[in-house]
Formats: sequence, structure tokens, C-alpha cells
Amino acid sequence: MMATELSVAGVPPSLSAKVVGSFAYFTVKDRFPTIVTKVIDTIHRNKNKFFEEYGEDGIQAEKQTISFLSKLRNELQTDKPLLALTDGLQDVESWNQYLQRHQRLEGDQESVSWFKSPWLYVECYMYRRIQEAFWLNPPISGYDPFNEGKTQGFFESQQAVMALCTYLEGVKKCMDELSKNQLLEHFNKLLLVSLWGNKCDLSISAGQENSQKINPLEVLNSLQPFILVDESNMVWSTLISAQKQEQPGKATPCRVDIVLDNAGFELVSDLVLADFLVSSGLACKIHFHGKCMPWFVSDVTANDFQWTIRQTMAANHKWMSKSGVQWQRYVKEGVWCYHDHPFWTQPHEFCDMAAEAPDLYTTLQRADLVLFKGDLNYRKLTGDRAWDHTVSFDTALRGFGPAPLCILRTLKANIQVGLQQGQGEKLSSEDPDWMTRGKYAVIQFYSPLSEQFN
Ligand SMILES: O=P(O)(O)OC[C@@]1(O)O[C@H](CO)[C@@H](O)[C@@H]1O
Ligand SMILES: [Mn+2]
Repeated sequence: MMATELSVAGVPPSLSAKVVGSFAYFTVKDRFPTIVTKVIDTIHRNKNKFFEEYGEDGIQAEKQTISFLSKLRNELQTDKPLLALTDGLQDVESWNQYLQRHQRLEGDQESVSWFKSPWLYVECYMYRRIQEAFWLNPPISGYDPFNEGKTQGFFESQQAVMALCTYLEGVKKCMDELSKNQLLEHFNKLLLVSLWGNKCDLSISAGQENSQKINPLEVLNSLQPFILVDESNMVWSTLISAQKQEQPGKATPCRVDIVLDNAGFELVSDLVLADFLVSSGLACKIHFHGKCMPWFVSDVTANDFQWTIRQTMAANHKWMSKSGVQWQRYVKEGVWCYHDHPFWTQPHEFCDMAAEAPDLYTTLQRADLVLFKGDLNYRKLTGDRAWDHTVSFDTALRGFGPAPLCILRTLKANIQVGLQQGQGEKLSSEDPDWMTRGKYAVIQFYSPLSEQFN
């Protein structure tokens, strides 16, 4: 079950900061310390709030958390070995076993370190250590240091959110009269808005910027040339064929699972897509999957999910609040549900999900379609490995395929599979940073039921 063997035949090595000058190297060297420093600043700025809420205990916890985080920053900047977790949360054992497996594989403990180990592993570990710093310091254990940035991202995207909700409510009004082609057109648009919504994450900019300022629907055409692979037609046929299979005895006909990425505008774009899927009858049930702790700066937690729906409901804009009220109703009625399995905040590649989190794998198997959002999910789907660009998406998945699945991702890490011969080279010569600036995107699809499409 070792997740990162470098020796598996035909499987390239994991991306790592040990390649000096690589994107992983710069991320660990520059972006990690910046993120930890921002967390420290945020806690410090909120000192008075902790005092008001918890008195002297709050101040003590603030000091102690900052000291843990400064230690963490020092460890990563000086390439110290990774340490076992000590906070007693439910996932500690699994994290520590993962560390031991790496140590065994490397032959010594020193070699499992920030700059020598797989980038995916150390990046997830950093966020888990931030969580540990809080958890070990009640009464502020539940504090989300990224909350301010996430809520700001939402408020700064208000115009775009209003435009999107107005569009959604317009479509819903005439849903019964839409031809299949018109329905497909709206589906494509909302899928694209959700795709480009992934430009809005806070981790890539180390917390600088994650809002959508312009009407997303108006820029879709101009963004079309930047979609490197577009298999959205397979997503549509999956939804249509799932409907055909609908039987009276089947408990949950056409269920779509959405593995969320970022809060703020991206989450709204996902909720709008989910609303469209349900109100058009393309799906009957949506299961959302989020994170159970603050993660990669802007990722959605249960709190962000509920907060976003409440804020949308409370908006002083007719169509926005109408959308929010509907979303709340979906949640109440169980048409929408939110889950946060600990696997999503572990460092595993998704090909290890069946072994590491069989219950989650079984859950996803019940879906007719799983939509994965964002760059981190792409990295985990493909194992964050140095694949050749022309390797097929299903090869890179290495057997992961609980259900037909699609990834909607803007490129923010130097990994990309499923391209045409020469396409990667051409992009590299035109724009050396094509894989890391969120300028390009992919919609890639895989189905374990592929015979259905042959
Ligand atoms: O998953 P997301 O939100 O699209 O992106 C997360 C991300 O910004 O975090 C990492 C940066 O350290 C990159 O791999 C990736 O681009
Ligand atoms: Mn993210």
C-alpha cells in the first residue's frame, strides 16, 4: 500500500522540491513560508478577539500557537525531517503510519524531509501541521486562519455572483420549454463557469487574490482557446444515459457527486451548476464532498458551505437570495448533502483510495458521475507524478475509477496528461509558465463503464 514507490514499473517519480529550480522547489522554498507567516499574522491580528472571547486563556493560546507555527516555519525552511503528529485527532495514526512507510522506504528518517520528499506529501503535511498547532491550543482549536480570505473572496465577487444567479433563475423560469439542445447549451455554459471558477483560489497566490470581478458568462467565448482538452460531451452523455437507466426500483436515480475545491466564487459556481442539474432533472441528488479542516488556504469546509448558502440567501438581490433560499431547501430536503471524509485531507494519491478509504470509495461508486474540481484534485488523480504529457488520463489514474468521473481544472501545477503529440512542447515554447498560472484549463473524463461509449 506504499503510495509513493518510485520503482513501480512504468510509473514516473513523484514531483518533489529535490529538483532544484522546479515549480515544486519554488513552492516549498517561497510559498510555504509565506503561507505560514500569513497564518501567524492573522492570529496576531485577532489577539483582542481571542481575549474578548476567552480572556487570558485566549492570549496564552494565541502565543503558544504562534510559537508552534514559528517552529514549523523554521523546520521547513531548514529542510528538517518531517515529524510524527501528536494532536490525537482521528487521522493521526494514518498520518504517522504514512511517515513510517516513507522512512522505511528511504532507509533513514532524515531523508523524509521538506525538500526531499514528494511535494504532494509535504504540502498536505504543512496544512495538517497548521491544524495541529491550533488543535493543541484550546480554546482556539477550532479557529480557521483562512476564514477572512475566503469570506473576502466571496464578497469581492458579488457582482459576478449576482450575474450568475440572475442567469440561473432566468433559465429555471423557462426550463419546461427548453429543447434538448438549449438545455445542453446552458449545461455547457454552467460547466465552463464552474471550470473557470477554479482560477479563484488563494493558495497559488499565497492568499493574495481569489475573487471574480467580471461577469463570468460574458468571458466564456474568449477563454475557449485556453481549454487544452475538452471532454464535456462525455459528461453530458453520462448524465443522459444515467437517466435512461432510471428504474422505478432504483433508490437514488442519477446521483452526481461533486468533490469541491475552493470557497468564494468557485463554490458559488459549483452550487449554481448543481442547482441547474437538479432543476433540469439531469440529476436527482447531489453529494458534495469538502474538507474537514482548513486546507490549502481556500478549500471549502462545512462551515464555508453553510455560510455561503446563508449569505446568498440573505443577499439584497432578488435572484441571488432566491437561489440561496432554494439551495437551503435542497439541503433541508436531503436533495443536496455535504460530506467531509478525512481521506480528502490526507496525502494519498487517489489510486490508493480503495485500499486506504474503502468506505469513501464505495460511497463514490454509488454516483452516476463524479465531478472533481481543481488543481489539487488533479494532482491527486494523477498521483502528482512526472508523467509525459501524452500519457492518457486513464493510465495516469492507475486504476482509480469508482464511477464515471470528470475533472474541471485550471492548470496551477506542472503536471498535465492526455495531450496530443507535440502540444506540450508547443505550449512550452510559446509560454514557459503555461502549467502554473491558471491561464489554461482542462475538462478530462474517464469512465470505468467505457464499453458503454464504444
Ligand atoms: O486545488 P486548487 O485550489 O485549484 O489549487 C491549489 C494550488 O494552488 O495549491 C498548490 C500550490 O501550492 C498548487 O498545486 C495548486 O495550484
Ligand atoms: Mn484549493
